[in-house]
Amino acid sequence: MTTIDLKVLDRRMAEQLPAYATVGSAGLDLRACLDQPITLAPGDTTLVPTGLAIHIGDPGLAALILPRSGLGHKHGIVLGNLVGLIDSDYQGQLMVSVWNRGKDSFTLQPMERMAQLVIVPVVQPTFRLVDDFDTSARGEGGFGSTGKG
Ligand SMILES: O=c1ccn([C@H]2C[C@H](O)[C@@H](COP(=O)(O)OP(=O)(O)OP(=O)(O)O)O2)c(=O)[nH]1
Ligand SMILES: [Mg+2]
Repeated sequence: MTTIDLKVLDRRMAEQLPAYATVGSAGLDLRACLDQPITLAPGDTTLVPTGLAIHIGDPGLAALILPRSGLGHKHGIVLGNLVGLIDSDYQGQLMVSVWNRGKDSFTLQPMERMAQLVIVPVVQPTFRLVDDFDTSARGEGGFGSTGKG
């Protein structure tokens, strides 16, 4: 079992600690730690605190902040940085850049679940400098080199 240190920075979050919704959930929902609702006009981005900090501590792990599919698909509420990457040595508050990429205004309510956090394994390789790579099936082909459809 993996254990990660969690600090509650705003005591309102103590009653709503992140938890896996189901046994198979990969993500933990992050709530908007706000005093009042924020209305985002189409195209607006705002940085929203979560009231929480984690210290992952292990360089073999990181956390990703990802959009929630319902908010993203139905309301256009995604992330201003597309994906948030939380380094294992970061100890500050988890912040969510909320972007309204939709066509309508959206009001984010205090304590609303706005994004999700996924803990993932990370590899920090050493890089070996070479002049030529071993041959591979793909070589330098990319960007549609295998055809469309
Ligand atoms: O959505 C995010 C993305 C990042 N962070 C925090 C944790 C992360 O470890 C730190 C730095 O993030 P990143 O390296 O992506 O940002 P940067 O612009 O490169 O800043 P820095 O120079 O501090 O690394 O900011 C968040 O709280 N939310
Ligand atoms: Mg950085």
